[in-house]
Amino acid sequence: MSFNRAIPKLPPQFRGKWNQKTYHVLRELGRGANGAVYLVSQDGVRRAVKIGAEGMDILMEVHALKSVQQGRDARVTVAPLLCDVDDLYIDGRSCTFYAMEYLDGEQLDQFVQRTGTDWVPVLIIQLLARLAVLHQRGWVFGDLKPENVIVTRADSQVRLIDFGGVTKHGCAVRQFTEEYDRAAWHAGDRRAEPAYDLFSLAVMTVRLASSPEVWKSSRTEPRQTSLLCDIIRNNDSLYPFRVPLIKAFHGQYAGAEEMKSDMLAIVQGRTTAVQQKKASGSGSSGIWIGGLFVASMLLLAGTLYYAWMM
Ligand SMILES: Nc1ncnc2c1ncn2[C@@H]1O[C@H](COP(=O)(O)OP(=O)(O)OP(=O)(O)O)[C@@H](O)[C@H]1O
Repeated sequence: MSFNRAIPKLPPQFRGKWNQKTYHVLRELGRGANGAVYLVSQDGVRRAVKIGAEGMDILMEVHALKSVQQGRDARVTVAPLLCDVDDLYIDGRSCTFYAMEYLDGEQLDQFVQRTGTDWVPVLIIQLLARLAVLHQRGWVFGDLKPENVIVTRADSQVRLIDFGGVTKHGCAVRQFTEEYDRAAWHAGDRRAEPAYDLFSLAVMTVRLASSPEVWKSSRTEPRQTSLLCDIIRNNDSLYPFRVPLIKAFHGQYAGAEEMKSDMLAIVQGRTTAVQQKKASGSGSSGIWIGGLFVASMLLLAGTLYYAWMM
């Protein structure tokens, strides 16, 4: 991580020093502590370019992005596809950047706000499939939060963005956000291991399915997972998933696959129950059934495919 060097500003047009690809900057997409991401056009194709204060941090992200795009489960698109890695000169200084696939979509929390909380379990199961690939490659995501997940507009599939916090198993997590950090919740340390990500994922699930008022009430100090358990107990959409969520809070999952199977079994069980109710003509909560039906269709179309193929 870098604290002193400023993040370079991309010129309106530039060409990579080694690969000679020309980029036209369209606009800045976002800027954080370690880097800035721009929407660019390269040969008429939209891409996202990331540039950081430290070339080494950028190369570490590239390394992790490359590793999740290789291997037998490369069909699970964990992250934006990497398109180019190069250097450019800005004010006489050589800066490293990478270009990736531009993901046209919405941040995870915005998607849930717009479409409703019925989608949360489906999206979480999709995320677990992505985390399983990352973990298999020896990485932990670290800074898992809704802002680092995009739901694509075309097919409503989740992708992880911002690999700045990605850390090798066993090291100290490089980047985290207190709200989702296991240590801040006094539920463990910051050692990079799959259970660290699963903890963040469980907190994120509670956050996504709760109203802003209820979520605020969990912010009392000291942070304790019993506060999250209280929210789950009082929330009809979270309650059916209490067992996997609480197991994740307590670090009882060895890996993302295991948690995914538990979540999937609950979604499938609920879908079957709803169908049986419908068939017997006793179904009453139309909105919930409609939402769950659409969500389960998506699950069948996307996630189950991956679940069976992996
Ligand atoms: N591949 C992409 N496609 C579309 N938008 C993207 C892509 N990558 C990043 N963004 C957008 O750019 C913003 C900044 O990205 P990112 O979080 O990677 O930057 P950052 O500078 O590393 O932030 P931080 O310092 O918080 O880690 C994101 O919030 C997202 O909206």
